[in-house]
Amino acid sequence: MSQHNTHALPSYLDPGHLGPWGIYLEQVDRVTPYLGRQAKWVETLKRPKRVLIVDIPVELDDGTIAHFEGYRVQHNVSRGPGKGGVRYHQDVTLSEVMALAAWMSVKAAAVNLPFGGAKGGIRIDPRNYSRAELERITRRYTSEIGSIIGPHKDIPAPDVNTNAQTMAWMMDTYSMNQGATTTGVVTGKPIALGGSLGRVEATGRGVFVVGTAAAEQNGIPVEGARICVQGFGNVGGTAARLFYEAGAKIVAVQDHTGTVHNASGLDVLRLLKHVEETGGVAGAPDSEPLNADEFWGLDTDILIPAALEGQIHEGNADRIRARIIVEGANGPTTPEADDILNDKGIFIVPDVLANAGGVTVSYFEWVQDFSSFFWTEDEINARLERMMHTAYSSVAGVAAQHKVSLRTAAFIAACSRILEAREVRGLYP
Ligand SMILES: NC(=O)C1=CN([C@@H]2O[C@H](COP(=O)(O)OP(=O)(O)OC[C@H]3O[C@@H](n4cnc5c(N)ncnc54)[C@H](OP(=O)(O)O)[C@@H]3O)[C@@H](O)[C@H]2O)C=CC1
Ligand SMILES: O=C(O)CCC(=O)C(=O)O
Repeated sequence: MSQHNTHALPSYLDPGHLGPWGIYLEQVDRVTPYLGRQAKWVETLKRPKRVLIVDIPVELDDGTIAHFEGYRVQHNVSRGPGKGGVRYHQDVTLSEVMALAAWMSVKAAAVNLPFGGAKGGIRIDPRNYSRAELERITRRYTSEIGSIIGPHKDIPAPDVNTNAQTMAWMMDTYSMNQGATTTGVVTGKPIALGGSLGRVEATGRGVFVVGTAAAEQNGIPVEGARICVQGFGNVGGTAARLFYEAGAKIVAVQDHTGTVHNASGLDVLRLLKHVEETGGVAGAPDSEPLNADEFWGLDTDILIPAALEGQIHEGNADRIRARIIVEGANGPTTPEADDILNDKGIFIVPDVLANAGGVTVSYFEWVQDFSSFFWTEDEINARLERMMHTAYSSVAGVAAQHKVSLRTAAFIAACSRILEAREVRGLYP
């Protein structure tokens, strides 16, 4: 390693500052020995390209002024513009947004989309604010990050607690500031604004497609398979419904309001309605409540974490009895837990592959916006399925070649693509 790389890291890049960014750095370290001569560029992956922290001052409905902290991080743009969602959550930190941006770089490259990785967030509990307040916060945030986003620079999308309406406000604000309607600046928009059919369900559908492929590879018929799902929002709710419709039994679901269980299988359509009406899974029809920790010890065929990072850790990994884990969430498994699960022989489909369906249909949306020519939902779902199958087979091929887990294989494939692009682009303007 060159002596220049031994300079002290900026504090926010220090692996000693644990948190999601530390987890990502450890994942990169684990894959570096497999990168061959491209390992010389690996430091590129350990530093985000651009980090923007913004203050968002907003007048609340009662006339007081509140300030929120917002972020937009572009981790890597070697293969194309930055791409990644915007999260509204009270626990959002810079470390988290940096890790989420980096996982976007890896994800886009693992599926071979022409994007780099980016992510954004606002440290806010959106449940405490009115729709009008959220609109003002979103518009101010968009203006503040407006100089670094754009259809050829960085394209936001929905993530936790953001949705098509959030994207509509972002698109409108960006367009007003540009003086031209610019639909391609965000994806996950409403259909009336150039959104793509199939985007809302795309991440959950991708989880279902690769989860089904993993089940087949492990000799588990989806029909009758027992499935536990943590997080019952966009990703977890859709994945649960698709597995349910394919004949699987969703035996337990957990969100913030509680954990519900039925060994014969929950009625997922009624559960979705219950969540819509009550705001959470607690008290779902035909279910018994479990305490939150019991969820992790349930005997199940497939476990789908679809909430937040770090949910599977040293403290609960040993109790997990699933045969397959399909990571709908970003970063749900810590590296320590990953080792425990691998030692137990549990087959893991990693986040950067399992939840890539969302960004894949975002790519379709971006392409449709540029050509102003829109595809049918069947075409979109068929293309999504094809791309997810291709990515799954190619990562499984790398795993077999190197005798490594799917996570390591996905990182090998993705980091090699990113660093090859970095190398051939050269360094100087
Ligand atoms: N939306 C997308 O297209 C994509 C999302 N992802 C990832 O998928 C995950 C879920 O995102 P998404 O479904 O969009 O988000 P949503 O906001 O739609 O849903 C999040 C779900 O997780 C639950 N949850 C949050 N924290 C906890 C917790 N500590 N314990 C149990 N449940 C919890 C929420 O429950 P409650 O409402 O009770 O808080 C809610 O059911 C995130 O990691 C996200 O980054 C990845 C790729 C694309
Ligand atoms: O659709 C996108 O562009 C990004 C979705 C996202 O944030 C993710 O995959 O984690």
